[in-house]
Amino acid sequence: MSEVLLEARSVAKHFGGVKALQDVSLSIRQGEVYGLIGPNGAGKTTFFNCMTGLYVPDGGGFTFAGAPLQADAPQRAAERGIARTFQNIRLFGNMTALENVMVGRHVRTKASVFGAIFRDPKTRAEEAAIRQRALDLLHYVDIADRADDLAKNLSYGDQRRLEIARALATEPKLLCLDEPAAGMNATETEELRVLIEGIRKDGTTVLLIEHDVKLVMGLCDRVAVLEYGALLIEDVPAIVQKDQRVIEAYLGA
Ligand SMILES: Nc1ncnc2c1ncn2[C@@H]1O[C@H](COP(=O)(O)OP(=O)(O)OP(=O)(O)O)[C@@H](O)[C@H]1O
Repeated sequence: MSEVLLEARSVAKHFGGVKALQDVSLSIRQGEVYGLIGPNGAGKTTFFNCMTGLYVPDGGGFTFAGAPLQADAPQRAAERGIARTFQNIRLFGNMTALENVMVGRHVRTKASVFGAIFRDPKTRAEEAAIRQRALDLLHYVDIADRADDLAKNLSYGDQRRLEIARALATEPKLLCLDEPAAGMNATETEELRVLIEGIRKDGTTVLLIEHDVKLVMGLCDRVAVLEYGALLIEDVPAIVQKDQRVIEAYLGA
């Protein structure tokens, strides 16, 4: 069995009287595509937000790559190697596709503020490398031909691919995708599946929140199901799909 990359231990989060997460423990293994599913309001996005430093959990915690994850700021989670996309696309609409990816890349570069202002040779070389790497990533997600277009002018499917490229620019160990297929047509969803399989093959672990059950069951190595903030089951798709509680809570009879 491969190594655990992310372990959640008894994670809890409430908002007033709403228990968005209660006692959620799960583990994501190195190199797998791990699906997180459940009905609307089950706590999936809250789990992402706790893991990526947007929310501080009220109880429990995370271990990531063998060390405790003090994810109290998104920047820190990114530095540790966790990158994410958002359910509602969050790109810089008035920047080009290339510039959006270059922004993501800055998490991994060292150019100082001084260097950025005075543009010394070292900073210029670093900028050139960032630009090249960003272009490579646009090729990787297959939208290099849109590099110089403003993000807001890209099709919906391409914007989602651009968000993935920007997240990959931080060189994550774990890539978290929040409903990447939302709003995609069948062709775009199939292309997304191929892209995610490629990302896994290239060594990045993927955590996927997704309502498209067919995509999840066909792509994920293991799946966790949340209901009312609690974990119902964590197992391989073949077992999750047959679980009576999951069928009643989410999949339908
Ligand atoms: N910032 C917040 N303030 C108050 N309540 C919140 C907040 N974020 C989430 N909640 C509540 O916590 C619960 C879990 O929400 P969450 O968005 O995590 O669910 P989800 O499984 O991601 O749902 P969906 O599939 O609709 O995206 C819901 O009852 C939601 O209303």
